[in-house]
Amino acid sequence: MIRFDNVVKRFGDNTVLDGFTCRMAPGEFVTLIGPSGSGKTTILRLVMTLERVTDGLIEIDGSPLSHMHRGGKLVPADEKHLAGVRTRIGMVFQQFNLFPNMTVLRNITEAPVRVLGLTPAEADERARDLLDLVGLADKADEHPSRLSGGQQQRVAIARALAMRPDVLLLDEVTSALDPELVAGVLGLLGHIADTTDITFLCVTHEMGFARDVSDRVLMFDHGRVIEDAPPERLFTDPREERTREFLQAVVGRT
Ligand SMILES: Nc1ncnc2c1ncn2[C@@H]1O[C@H](COP(=O)(O)OP(=O)(O)OP(=O)(O)O)[C@@H](O)[C@H]1O
Repeated sequence: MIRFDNVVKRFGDNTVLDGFTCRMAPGEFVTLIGPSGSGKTTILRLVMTLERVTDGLIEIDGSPLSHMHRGGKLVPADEKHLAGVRTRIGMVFQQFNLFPNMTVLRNITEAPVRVLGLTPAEADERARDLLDLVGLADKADEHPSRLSGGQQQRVAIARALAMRPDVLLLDEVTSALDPELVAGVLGLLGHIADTTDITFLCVTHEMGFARDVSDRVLMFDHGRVIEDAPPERLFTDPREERTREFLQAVVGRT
């Protein structure tokens, strides 16, 4: 369970998030939509602890992300605490960010060995199972540059899953892909979402994907959630004029 409690984020006098409150259950797939600059990526960066909240609290399973308990008080978290928190959160980016000098297999085993302390044999077994899942069992010994964008993104997904995260953040995961590769990556993510207890938090401009895969869609505008609804409702019967305008601009529907 992720809990956002009245989260405020300011950069200087720019209030990017203005009191974001939300609970996301295990296994839930939540997609954030909204105009450019409305604060969606900032939420992912806060969960990833790359940014700190200005005010409010984010918790995963009752443990605060950017703060920790010390001497009966809640104080800002130190690097050690943040490093522990980050092991529970996976992220897949627009740019795949694979290590170019490592094989596909090593890309996937590196963090489980280094961070979780798995033996190389355990990590290899986990990685090979994941390569099966993402349809790249035959690419284990290749280097990323030999793979297509879609294949690289599948490796990035396998690498994130290898850490067995509680939360998986997806930031425009198909933006850098050729159009014919998009459906395969999105289909894979939909399958993983359906078959695991991971909480997905997704920022996308792919409204078709948001509609097919999400349990909930949150519409952001100026740092606030103006609608929070299942996709079948939000995309067909938006309650807010601003949502209607946004969807018309993005997909020409409603
Ligand atoms: N590190 C930063 N320093 C200053 N301002 C920032 C920083 N990061 C984000 N912002 C500002 O926060 C606002 C929200 O940015 P954010 O990236 O969260 O929007 P977004 O909804 O994800 O937009 P997009 O759809 O274009 O990715 C923008 O005005 C942006 O300029």
